[in-house]
Amino acid sequence: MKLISVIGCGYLGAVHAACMAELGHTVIGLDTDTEKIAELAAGRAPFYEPGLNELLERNVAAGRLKFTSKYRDIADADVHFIAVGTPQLATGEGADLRFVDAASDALAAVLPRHRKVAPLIAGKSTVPVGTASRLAKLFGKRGAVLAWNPEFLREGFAVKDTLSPDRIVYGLPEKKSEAKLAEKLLDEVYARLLDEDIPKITADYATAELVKTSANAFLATKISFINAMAELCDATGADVTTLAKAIGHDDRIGKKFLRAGVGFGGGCLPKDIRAFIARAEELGAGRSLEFLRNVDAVNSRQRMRAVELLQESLDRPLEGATIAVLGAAFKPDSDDIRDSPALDIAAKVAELGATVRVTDPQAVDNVRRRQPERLVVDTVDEAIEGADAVMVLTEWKEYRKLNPKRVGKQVANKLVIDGRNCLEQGEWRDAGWQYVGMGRR
Ligand SMILES: NC(=O)C1=CN([C@@H]2O[C@H](COP(=O)(O)OP(=O)(O)OC[C@H]3O[C@@H](n4cnc5c(N)ncnc54)[C@H](O)[C@@H]3O)[C@@H](O)[C@H]2O)C=CC1
Ligand SMILES: O=C(O)[C@H]1O[C@H](OP(=O)(O)OP(=O)(O)OC[C@H]2O[C@@H](n3ccc(=O)[nH]c3=O)[C@H](O)[C@@H]2O)[C@H](O)[C@@H](O)[C@@H]1O
Repeated sequence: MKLISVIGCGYLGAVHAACMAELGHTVIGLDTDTEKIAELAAGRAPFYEPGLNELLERNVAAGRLKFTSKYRDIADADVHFIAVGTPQLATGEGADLRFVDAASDALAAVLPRHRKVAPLIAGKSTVPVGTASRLAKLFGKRGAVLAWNPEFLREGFAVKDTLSPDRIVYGLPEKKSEAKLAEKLLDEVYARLLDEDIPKITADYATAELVKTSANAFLATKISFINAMAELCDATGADVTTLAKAIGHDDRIGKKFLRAGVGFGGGCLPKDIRAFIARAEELGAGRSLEFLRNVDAVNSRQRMRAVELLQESLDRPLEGATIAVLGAAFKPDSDDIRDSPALDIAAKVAELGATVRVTDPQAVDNVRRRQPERLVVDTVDEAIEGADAVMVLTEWKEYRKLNPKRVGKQVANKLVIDGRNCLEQGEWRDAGWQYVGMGRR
């Protein structure tokens, strides 16, 4: 059992803190957002993530999990995880490392100078390659050792992915004695997972940082590939869902991450590929990632295509029409609306003069807070009543299971744009709907 701190308790850090406590460690989560800390300290998740509330409740009650906003409260931890945000720079390219730097400085200032065993700092945030070796110098001056331990969890499956990851990656320092200490401490932190034969990969800092960004770049590429195929399917009358199924049977291609639709969003894939391109350019290797610009462009185009499909299919101008948008989160089982394709599309349709009613099972509060200009309603019924078209833009289970006959009675015009190819098109057509998928003409 180790004393662990987790700095930054957002979508990643709060889950990591709760899961480390669940593994039996004593954990202190730290965040500068005092409202978030108050919620977490009361054993409640400040955002929607399946399974997180139970973990928080149990471990806070057991006294294994505490939260604070004061850096001095975490000074004595054996291992400090850094999980603060690395958003896109306001200029649009490159990662903003402001929070990583502020957290590192604040932590370095409270680290005890003469500790029997050097404390370990383990970076979890997604950072441009080269960041770890820069921060190692800062922490080295305080007698601490740095490792980079990138995270691969998915929102919506964050607890499961943390307690049962596909692999654990350690980016270790060059100096042998430091690498040995870092590996030993991380092995103690993850002992229960390693006992279950979760693969562990040790590497240098740069490789560990690149493993993370290249994994996200690969996933983004897969999605844009299938979306490019969907465009071709639309141009030829072919069906992209059958195509994805057929190519996915080849193990070398695989079935996952081939769902065509309005594309990827969220707080990670879009900003991570842009930061990756920017970093490669800084390193004089921009040519190697030129293709990622196309991945990004194909992805942005999907959002516009959804709007065009709506315009082409609607037998009236968008100006003055009422459009129901089902889904606001960037993916189901999350309330995260960062760079959400659904909200981007809703904004474009509203710009074209339609009244757009947006709903979501979990994200409406976030939309009201962050996009007060959006017209948000709490239920599907309120969204679709008298609508000229329904757009399904996040594939929540409750939307996939909608009864087309029932909702058909509530709308003014039976047109559905299935931006996630998640509806049974036959059922909708049989119920008299004009069904428009993406790559499923
Ligand atoms: N959300 C996800 O599914 C995953 C995120 N990541 C990476 O993890 C990092 C964090 O991402 P999220 O949790 O999604 O972001 P987030 O925005 O939800 O959380 C970041 C947290 O850091 C806090 N913070 C900012 N400055 C701080 C400081 N100086 N000291 C203490 N706390 C501070 C913020 O208040 C916020 O609560 C990013 O680098 C992201 O790319 C990696 C894998 C998965
Ligand atoms: O670095 C991160 O933060 C994380 O980013 C993604 O996780 P996440 O953003 O939570 O969600 P995904 O399941 O990857 O979905 C991302 C977006 O792609 C879209 N998507 C996904 C799969 C697919 O086939 N098609 C598709 O359009 C989703 O709707 C969503 O908008 C990665 O999957 C994680 O491994 C990684 O840790």
